Amino acid sequence: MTILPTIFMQGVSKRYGDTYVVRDVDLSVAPGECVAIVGHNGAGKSTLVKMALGLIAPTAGRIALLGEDPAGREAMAFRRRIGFLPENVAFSAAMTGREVLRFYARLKQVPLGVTDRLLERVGLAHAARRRVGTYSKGMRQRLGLAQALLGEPRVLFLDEPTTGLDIESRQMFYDVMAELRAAGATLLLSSHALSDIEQADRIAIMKAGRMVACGPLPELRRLADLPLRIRVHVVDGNAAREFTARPGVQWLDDLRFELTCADDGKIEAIRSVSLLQGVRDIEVMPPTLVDLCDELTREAAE
Ligand SMILES: Nc1ncnc2c1ncn2[C@@H]1O[C@H](COP(=O)(O)OP(=O)(O)OP(=O)(O)O)[C@@H](O)[C@H]1O
Repeated sequence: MTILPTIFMQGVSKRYGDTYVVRDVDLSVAPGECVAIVGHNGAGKSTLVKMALGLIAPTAGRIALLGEDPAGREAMAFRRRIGFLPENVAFSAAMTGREVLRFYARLKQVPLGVTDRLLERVGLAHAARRRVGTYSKGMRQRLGLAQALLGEPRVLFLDEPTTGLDIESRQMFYDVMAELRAAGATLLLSSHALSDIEQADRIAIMKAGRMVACGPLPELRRLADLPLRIRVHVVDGNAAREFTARPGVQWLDDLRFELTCADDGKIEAIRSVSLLQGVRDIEVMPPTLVDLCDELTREAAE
């Protein structure tokens, strides 16, 4: 049996005037899958998400969401199966959290009875009767998530979901995301945060409107084949002078130096520095997400 993708995009482009902001993107996301879209500011991430939601129409290409044209469907039953958490979620400051959620539940034609359970799920039950104007950034974001969860959506779009959140709030987001996926919901998130991206099955890297790579993080790391850095802390800089005179080794300050090596040379490099006198600590630092994006976009441009 073929499983229909929840999100299907083929040759999707968006042009404003003469400028393409999304160009020829193909993307297919299966039920229960989570894909993170990453890329620099202005890469076209939000535009892609808005087209998938049917909020703006593509200039070219084909989009199907839950098997239907998202722009062509006005039916509430279709909209109820979609959840969206925008980047800068804004609610009326004068309303309580409970009132806000009930307001959105009415708009989405979802039974009001579910709202208290959702407030509990996002850890806001204690503040349900407080005005949103008194909420912290994290609390407003939690309320945004509760709003996106109304109607038990089959597909969720999360734009920068955890920006500005503390560790506990982030973890709550990740727990909810894991539950949704276990229940077969599809997640598409746009993010700059590594911890968000690590939740995803695949990462789609965008650059100037094009999707330059898409795959699981370990696969992208292999593809980019970037060196990793080994940072060595010593108690006495002089003891390591001879070793650090070799090419590719760089002192950061009097008591720390760094060397780079290929992933398969890691063990050997660690072994050689651990034999030096006065080594206090060794840190192995894989390429950052920014390094990875830069390298893959550079390779795609060549
Ligand atoms: N209505 C519009 N008219 C003209 N240009 C637009 C319009 N909407 C977006 N753009 C341009 O399209 C490009 C992509 O914007 P988009 O918001 O999709 O980027 P993004 O990757 O989501 O960026 P960020 O990380 O900053 O949110 C930008 O250069 C933006 O200025």
